[in-house]
Amino acid sequence: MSSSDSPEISKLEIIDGDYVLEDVPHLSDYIPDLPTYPNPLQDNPAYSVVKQYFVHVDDSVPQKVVVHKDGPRGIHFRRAGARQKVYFQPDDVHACIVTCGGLCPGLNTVVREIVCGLHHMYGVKKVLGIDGGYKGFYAKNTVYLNPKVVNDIHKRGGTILGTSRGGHDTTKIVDSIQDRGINQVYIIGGDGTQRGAALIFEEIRRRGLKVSVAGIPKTIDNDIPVIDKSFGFDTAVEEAQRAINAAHVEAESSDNCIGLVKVMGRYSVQSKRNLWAGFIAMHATLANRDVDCCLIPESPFYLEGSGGLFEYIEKRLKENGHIVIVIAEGAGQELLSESIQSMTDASGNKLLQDVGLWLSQRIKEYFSKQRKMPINLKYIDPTYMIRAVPSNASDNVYCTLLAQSAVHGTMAGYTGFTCGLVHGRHTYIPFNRITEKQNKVVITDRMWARLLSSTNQPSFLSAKDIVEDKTDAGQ
Ligand SMILES: Nc1ncnc2c1ncn2[C@@H]1O[C@H](COP(=O)(O)OP(=O)(O)O)[C@@H](O)[C@H]1O
Ligand SMILES: O=P(O)(O)OC[C@H]1O[C@](O)(COP(=O)(O)O)[C@@H](O)[C@@H]1O
Ligand SMILES: [Mg+2]
Repeated sequence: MSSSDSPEISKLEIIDGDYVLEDVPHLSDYIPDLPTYPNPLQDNPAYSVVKQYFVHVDDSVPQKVVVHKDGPRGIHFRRAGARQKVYFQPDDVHACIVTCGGLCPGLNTVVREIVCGLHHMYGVKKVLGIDGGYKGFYAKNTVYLNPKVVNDIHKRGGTILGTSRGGHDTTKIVDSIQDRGINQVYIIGGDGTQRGAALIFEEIRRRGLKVSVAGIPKTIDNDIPVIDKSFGFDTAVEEAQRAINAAHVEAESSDNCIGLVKVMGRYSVQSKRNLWAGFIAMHATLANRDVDCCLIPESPFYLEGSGGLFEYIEKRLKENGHIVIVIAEGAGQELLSESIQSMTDASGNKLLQDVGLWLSQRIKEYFSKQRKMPINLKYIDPTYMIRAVPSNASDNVYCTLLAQSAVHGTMAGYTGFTCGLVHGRHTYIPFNRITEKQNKVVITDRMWARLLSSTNQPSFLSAKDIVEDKTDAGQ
């Protein structure tokens, strides 16, 4: 067990001396003699024809699929899905859903599918929407949700429930859950939100309440570890193409033109070391092929001198007449002035300076003053446009399966878990696994090498950086 946040949340169980099941908590762990009921899905015409619809209680999914010969089989997570026995009767369920943190394509789809999953699969009628994030539990209104209310919300960006940063007060939130008689809590949000969810679960367990807490991980930055990728990420990468294409059209159409696009991707201030997430920039670049240079927080770069960015820009302008650069918002922050770096948002996330504007200015100054070379620079900042769109088809399917996993998990009495896709299989993962680390691009991995070979950009790395990053990746 490696979490410092909530060390008691996950249970490690050695199976046959062979692999380790990192299990999630269950209501029956702290409430004895809970009654169980047959899963109502067995009488549902849509599911009763499906052989083996119910997941065997012992099924698990390995965290690593590539293993060395004779190496350990490592950690497994509990497989998500409907169980034969449930711990709630439909009429007794009073569920609530909250969305927290920044926007991400697919939030509405997850909300819709939790409501419809509870209603259509389990016959649950009472589902409450919490308005405006965590603080909505104690400071805002609530709204009852049913399949009619949520019918077409997946076609809209944002979240119909509203969202916020800050405002997590565990006692007030759990008081509100208890006072309202809520017994299933669905919490959709990123790393900060899942930390908050872990605290809510701990307090619920301390009070001995029969309340299941399920997290659905949301992060447009794809910075949540363990899971294959987060919902909305595909949509964000796709939407970024429109900005990159526009930058390319502009760059191609004028002499010595630089198209610069900034996309989201920042680091977490919560982690002990500052880790970074340049996934959108990396995938958008790999998908596009018109990008000549991709700058991400994980790979430090420098501007002047041999092997620097300015030299590369000049080379591309001379060879090609134009260059397209994609930069993640968290990149190069160490090069910017320190003035704003100590400021944080309401959730404690570090506020970043606009690296796109800064880089634009530095490039213009360099070419006009030092090189006396006329250039054109078109800067496009599509960040909020990428975040505010509705999810695409594949994200909609992903959101649906995540929501259904969460519903099956809570009905089966699991609690204190996050749903996540691990090697294409849906799983239940203990909160601390999701919050203890941040996912980042590992620049000594094959994916970054693929990017470098597709853009032909300099790596900006010294031998020392490579050794340091290898150490990082192994931890
Ligand atoms: N360490 C923490 N403990 C408890 N709540 C937290 C923690 N970090 C963030 N939160 C709460 O989670 C919510 C969302 O966090 P934020 O960092 O803004 O977004 P995200 O969940 O997308 O990372 C906020 O209401 C914030 O107060
Ligand atoms: O301006 P806001 O709303 O604070 O959002 C900006 C941040 O939100 C994000 O899109 C997502 O962050 P979270 O996943 O922590 O909510 C970051 O990429 C970005 O830095
Ligand atoms: Mg976050």
